[in-house]
Amino acid sequence: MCSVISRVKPVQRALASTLRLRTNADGLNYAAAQSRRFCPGFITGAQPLWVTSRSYCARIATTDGLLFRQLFEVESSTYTYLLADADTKEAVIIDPVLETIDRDLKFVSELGLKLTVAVNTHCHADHITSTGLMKKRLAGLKSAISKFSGASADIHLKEGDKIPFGRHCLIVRETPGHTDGCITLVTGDQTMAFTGDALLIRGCGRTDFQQGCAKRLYKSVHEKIFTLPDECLLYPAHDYLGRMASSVGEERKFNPRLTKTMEEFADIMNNLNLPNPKKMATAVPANLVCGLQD
Ligand SMILES: N[C@@H](CCC(=O)N[C@@H](CSS)C(=O)NCC(=O)O)C(=O)O
Repeated sequence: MCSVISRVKPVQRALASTLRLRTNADGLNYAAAQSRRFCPGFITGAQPLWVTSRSYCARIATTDGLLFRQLFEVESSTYTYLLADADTKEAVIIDPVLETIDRDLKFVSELGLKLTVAVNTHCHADHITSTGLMKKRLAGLKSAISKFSGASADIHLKEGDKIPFGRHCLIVRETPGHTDGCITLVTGDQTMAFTGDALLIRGCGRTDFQQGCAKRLYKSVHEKIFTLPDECLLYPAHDYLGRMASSVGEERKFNPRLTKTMEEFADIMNNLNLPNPKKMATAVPANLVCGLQD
């Protein structure tokens, strides 16, 4: 389905024949999954969340051959995303957080995944990435970040690059404005996009530090995200109100900042007056070298 970028090594495909999953329900009983959709996303307690009508979560469960997990880190309200080819088990993790490295690696191990790439959507200011430490704990794992981030990594990404995992891939769209090196990762079929801090649900990343520029962000969102199909589901790096996903059509219509003119948007962004993230002084230097190393 997607071509392979030369900088990522081909992954062992021998697992494919022995480790096949029922793709429609990620291992759940198929009939049950059809009648009562299981939401594999953010779970606040021990009980899984069941949804009765077709929703964002239901859409996830019906994506052909794609295993998807939306994970949450409570202190920084960060979403980490795990995507894998249900047949080959090749997997990619987006924006993993240091505090939740054990949880994330347990998922990888329990689901029998072969994690090949850990990608950060940008150099985060509010938490330390677990990418560096994850590389030490998983042989063959490669880190990836935008070439414009200023951060070290095995793979430096640019517009149009593809991160393959089995029959699936993520395609890089550069969406600077919150930082210089912000990227949005879009699935090959354009049904899902991981927007980092460029576009949040009914909001967007702040533009008052780390090379932030409101007009640049406005242009990025309008040209690189709002040009995706209306049905494309959007998954941000954060949400502070418990929301999990949105869609392009929804944000084009209801985002209170991005529906304004560029001048109005810049005025809003330049007057947010938010306090700096609590961990900023330690997070940024650490993330420039792929997070903590030991
Ligand atoms: N309170 C948090 C930081 C909250 C914050 O500033 N979030 C950023 C994304 S992480 S750099 C942001 O862009 N927010 C935009 C908004 O409108 O809220 C902490 O102390 O860590």
